[in-house]
Amino acid sequence: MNAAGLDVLLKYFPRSFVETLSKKLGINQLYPTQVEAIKSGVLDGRDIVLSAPTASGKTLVAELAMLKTLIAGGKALYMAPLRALASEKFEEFSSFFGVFGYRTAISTGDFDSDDPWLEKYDVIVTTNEKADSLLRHKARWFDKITLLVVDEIHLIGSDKRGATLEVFLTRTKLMPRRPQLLGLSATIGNLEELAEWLQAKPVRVDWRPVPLKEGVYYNGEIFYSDGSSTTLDDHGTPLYDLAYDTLENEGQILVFSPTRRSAVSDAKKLSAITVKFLKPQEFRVIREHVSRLKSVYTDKVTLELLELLSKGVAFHHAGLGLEARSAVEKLFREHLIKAVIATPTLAAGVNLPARRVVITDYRRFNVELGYYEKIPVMEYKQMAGRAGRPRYDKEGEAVLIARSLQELEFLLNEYINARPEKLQSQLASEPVLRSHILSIIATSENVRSYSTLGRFLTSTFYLHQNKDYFFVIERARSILEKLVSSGFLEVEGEKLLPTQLGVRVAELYIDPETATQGLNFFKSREKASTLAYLYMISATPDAQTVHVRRGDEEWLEEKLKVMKEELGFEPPEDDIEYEFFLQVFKTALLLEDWINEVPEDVIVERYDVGPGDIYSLTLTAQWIAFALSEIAKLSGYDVHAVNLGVLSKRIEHGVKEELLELVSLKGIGRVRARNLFNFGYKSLIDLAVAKEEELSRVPGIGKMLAKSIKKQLSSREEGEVDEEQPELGEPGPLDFYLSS
Ligand SMILES: Nc1ncnc2c1ncn2[C@@H]1O[C@H](COP(=O)(O)OP(=O)(O)OP(=O)(O)O)[C@@H](O)[C@H]1O
Repeated sequence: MNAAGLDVLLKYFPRSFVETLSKKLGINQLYPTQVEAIKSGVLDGRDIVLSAPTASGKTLVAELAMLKTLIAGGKALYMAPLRALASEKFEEFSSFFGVFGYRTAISTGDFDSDDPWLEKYDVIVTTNEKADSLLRHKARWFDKITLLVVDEIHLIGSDKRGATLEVFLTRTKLMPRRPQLLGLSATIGNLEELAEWLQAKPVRVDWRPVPLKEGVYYNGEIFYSDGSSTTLDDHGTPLYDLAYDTLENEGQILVFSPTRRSAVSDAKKLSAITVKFLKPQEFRVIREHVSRLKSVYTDKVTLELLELLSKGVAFHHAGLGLEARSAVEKLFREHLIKAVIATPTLAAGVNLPARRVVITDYRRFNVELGYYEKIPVMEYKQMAGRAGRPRYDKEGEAVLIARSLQELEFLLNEYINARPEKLQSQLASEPVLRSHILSIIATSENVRSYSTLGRFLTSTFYLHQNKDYFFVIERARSILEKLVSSGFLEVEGEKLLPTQLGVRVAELYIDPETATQGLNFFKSREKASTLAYLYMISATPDAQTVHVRRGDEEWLEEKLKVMKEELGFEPPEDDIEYEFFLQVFKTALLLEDWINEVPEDVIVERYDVGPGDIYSLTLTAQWIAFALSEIAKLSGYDVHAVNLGVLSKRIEHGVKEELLELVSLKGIGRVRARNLFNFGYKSLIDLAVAKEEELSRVPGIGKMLAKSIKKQLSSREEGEVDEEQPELGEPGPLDFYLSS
């Protein structure tokens, strides 16, 4: 396959646009991926699922298709699986479409809003969950979408989040005026099957801008898939051999390690090598980043990272805070650090190419199940696909490490020469189906009877793949019964009608079971302690919990003795239930520390988590607290509604109630708010009457922030509303499957 000139675009775009592509955006020819997609009709309005390797130019296909739809007066929605990816694309699209005079927006936050402000934008970037929630909220502008781009469409096979995408796609498939669909994906085994379900054309492209060589390291040699091999110098361990070989040739190495612990220990080991390759000027730039990060983080996880960064290496996992993670990515992209050791979650998220990718273990630890499992071929291919930086490397190389001859054979056959697995629908599990059945009935007027629900289910990928209609209908029937008995639905003959509660649960984007547990809690007590609320929140199926490690049990049981009454929940007799109980209890204690302003580094130490975990835990808990406060309000439990409302805000900001007013200001977090409070500025009024200069003297405030505080207060006084792009937050509920 060859690249082609831009002439083909003249059929679809004005000459001035094509010239702009070349002059302003540096696109002078089309990659084979783009040529194939255009040949297949992506610019003629055809629905397409495009499967092509990483960095093969899929994004430009999407941009051209979006540009085409915008010129015709339409609107495009671009869905990405993660917030980090959505914001990366938002940056990219803002400049691309800005050149042509179109406006791009991003919406990934608040799951309880239809974001009417999006109406004014031409390109809207969201996460899959946010798009689903916008559909549930019946966002008015949704009808105006003429092109839907679904990035990483293979996520439909993900056990935790695939069903949301599947239901979303089924809903759009059934829309009377269905938008054009462009699905983008890495290599998938059953592309044809997926495309057939979507009534789209499958387009498979194998071309890569940088050729990829795959091999297995065994006993000092790399054995490649084409039968060739190469011998490496011996430096003591497989990882050392591979790292030396890469760094000596001025390359960078990206290592995938199965657990956080192993990633940190591999990074420490590699630091002995990377430090030798670090140039003084590189060290100086790294040091600037390190000292900036030191002012943000003081916890032991980040401090360990900062020490390694100064030696030219980093680990990367979901326990790191957002700023620390982006610093690692930036330093690696800019060639300053030589090696990154990541947990496999990185493969699904950030785009961080390197000359050589090493996968140290084909197994991965499943935290929920407590044992190692084989990683899927598809995941291996995604990690391997990160090898080779366009424009920098002539060739990329992915290497698996074998510990025996047998393993060498195994890895060559089962990974390198194997085809990725088929994507499987994840819709049929009960918790998944229960949320989605409620949401479909509650938020779409066309599915309000047994027969229309049956028709909807028939249109899903699950039934397209499995054809066992009766199994799904039976399961749906039992779910419907439960939804009726829990008060979310009513049945009138053939009709299925959502109750007000059912509609609200669907809008709030929580599992109906979470709402039921909340309602049972409200019914059983008139008031509750903060710890009891936190326990109740952490025990819901939507919550994220921390793990109880060896050694935790003892101190947790000690705490329990003292706090039993305050907790108000009895420890269960059953061993497995007891394990879950301790996990929830530990999470509730962490959240309580958080809202009592215990410093982040102490929480990290006490609960053996990273700053990234604290963010994701608190974000989910905050959402559940908010949702349950809404449910309480609707059901007449006013005291609980108020308490949970306040609690939700406290969890969001990690503060005692007395600081809530102060943290409502931009730039004022838990630490600065406490400083202001201690200096006597306890409310917005105190701040309004204070002199800017006085404020600037409060620790952590300074001149800039003092000015900003004053500005915010005066614009509030004038009643200005900030309706433009809300600030980007951390991962939303349901984004957490990625935490490793
Ligand atoms: N026709 C082209 N001419 C020059 N550069 C291009 C062209 N198409 C894409 N690129 C560049 O190639 C790089 C990789 O492209 P892109 O990010 O679109 O790949 P992708 O297939 O979307 O990757 P991923 O699977 O990671 O999402 C980008 O830097 C992009 O700007």
